[in-house]
Amino acid sequence: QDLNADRAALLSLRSAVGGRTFRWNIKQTSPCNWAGVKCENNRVTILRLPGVALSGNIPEDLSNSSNLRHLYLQGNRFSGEIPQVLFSLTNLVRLNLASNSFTGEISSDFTNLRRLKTLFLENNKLSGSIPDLDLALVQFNVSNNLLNGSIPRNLQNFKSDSFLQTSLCGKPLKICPDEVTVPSQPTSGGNRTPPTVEGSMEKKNKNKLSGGAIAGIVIGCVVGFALIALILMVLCRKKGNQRSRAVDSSTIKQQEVVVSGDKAGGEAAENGNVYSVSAAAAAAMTGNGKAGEVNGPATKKLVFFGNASKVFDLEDLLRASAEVLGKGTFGTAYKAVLDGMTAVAVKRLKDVMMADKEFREKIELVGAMDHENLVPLRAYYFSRDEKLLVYDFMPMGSLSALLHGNRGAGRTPLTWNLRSRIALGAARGLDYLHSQGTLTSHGNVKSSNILFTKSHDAKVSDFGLSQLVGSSATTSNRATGYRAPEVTDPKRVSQKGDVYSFGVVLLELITGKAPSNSVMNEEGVDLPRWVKSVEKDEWRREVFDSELLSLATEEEEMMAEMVQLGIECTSQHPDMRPEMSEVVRKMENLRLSSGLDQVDEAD
Ligand SMILES: Nc1ncnc2c1ncn2[C@@H]1O[C@H](COP(=O)(O)OP(=O)(O)OP(=O)(O)O)[C@@H](O)[C@H]1O
Repeated sequence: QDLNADRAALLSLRSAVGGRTFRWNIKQTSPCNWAGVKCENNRVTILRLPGVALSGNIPEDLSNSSNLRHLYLQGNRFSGEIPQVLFSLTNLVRLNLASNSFTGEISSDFTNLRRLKTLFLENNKLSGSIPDLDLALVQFNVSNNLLNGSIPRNLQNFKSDSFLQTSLCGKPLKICPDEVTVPSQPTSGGNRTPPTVEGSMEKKNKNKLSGGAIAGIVIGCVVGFALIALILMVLCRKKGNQRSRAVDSSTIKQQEVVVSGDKAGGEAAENGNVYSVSAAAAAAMTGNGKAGEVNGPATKKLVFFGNASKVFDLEDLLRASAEVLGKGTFGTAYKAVLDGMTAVAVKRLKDVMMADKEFREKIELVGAMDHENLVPLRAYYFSRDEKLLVYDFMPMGSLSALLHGNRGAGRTPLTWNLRSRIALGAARGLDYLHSQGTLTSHGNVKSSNILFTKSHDAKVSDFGLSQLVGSSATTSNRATGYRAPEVTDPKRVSQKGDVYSFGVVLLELITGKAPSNSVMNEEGVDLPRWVKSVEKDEWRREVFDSELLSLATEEEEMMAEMVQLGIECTSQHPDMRPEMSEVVRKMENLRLSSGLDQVDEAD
């Protein structure tokens, strides 16, 4: 099977469910540039077709697209049972079928998808109970379906948001009515609630408890208690040992490396200084230079996300030559070059006041986010003293640097085409984040968090971090120019708060003015307030960046529309702001109608 098989499968899908809604140029021999299609190693790996009114039966030959990892079909008009062919796509990591009209029960064949991490089925008409899916899901949602019965044990760790507007019961929702005294009733339409394994075990035991069994239980409890006490004693002794070793010289050395690295921060970044985190830090972090001595071998590992094969480990990372990129709200960022080839950005988090388990749960969610306009989080490291996040290195720096970095001679002017393309890319990244659940938001949208690939494609970085670190880090002044007026606690972020911050970035792109500086301007107001105070017929002279004055008429019209959009996004009242999806749609249309983008040919 190869790219031709993928192509044939996609064409078959197109004629079965979409017809003209697919804006694909099928004259192209490779499907990899078709809208919504992404390839890796010459195979289709991502298919993204949300909200394009698809309906009908998904054809069997989609199974030929055997390398498909992400399938996004949410917001369409699919109905009937969830198609069986999906269960043959065994490489699927993310499957989003939300907001369709799927009916029938949730098939236990989902367990064929051994790699599945994200399963979104909310807003359908699925009925019956949820089968006990033996999968390591990280994201799961079945809200707003006709489901009933108890929530299987391995899904009980998801928050209640995953099960709202259903008749399900059990953790995290309210407890189920006692299954022992109320026998399960068959309901019409075959929607029976099968008793859980646990339930039937319970029944058996309740009926048959004998005197011998009771004696057994009592003995079992005593032995169990003794065992727990023994384990606790051993653990306490170990901890004591660790603490005494933690103050040894190597750890002090580590603190020194950290401090001098941080101090070097600003200047090193400006001068492009390269130094090495190598020997001393590596020795410090692995304990006397010998891996595994301080915290035990299990905690010495970088944890990687996704299917990406592990290409480096913690020691490689610490030995790599490193360059300080800058100090941010959440810690210091370094560029590390591994084997003189692979560049990664490493963020050392400060102020993480969170227990191991909670941190890991939260960071797993961040690592599960996957979109072409997001900087992917590749791995993390967590120990008591050190929290590291490893991202892809973005070679062309940030939007903030591009806009405000070199305003003097030798600066390449930033065209309107490039600026509006950056705005659209960033908006798409945020829209994706918001589409992952009503509670998912970025929390720290600003121009230094919009980074570029070599071809100046925008990628949003730093999402989800404000929920990870302590409040002292998030009260930094630098975010204030971007923060929505209702956001008084920076840890309590919201989607509408992101829309406000994005609006500020949009105005920054149009005006070329940095919001934090505008507070100090003679106007003494923030950027949105200043733009709103200028009359519309003065926008061209006052608001548009002077670098953009030789504009085509249609570009100028588009800019005015974008100022208007920036003003709407920065409305004082959250309800007056558009959703990110609307912002994306509007910008796409503006770019199409001003001739900056072309509609893909249908045939
Ligand atoms: N993945 C990356 N690739 C390249 N440069 C990066 C990467 N991540 C961060 N940087 C750069 O490192 C510097 C510090 O980034 P960091 O995100 O820590 O702080 P910040 O963006 O200034 O503030 P905040 O922490 O509030 O987001 C910035 O100049 C940023 O552009």
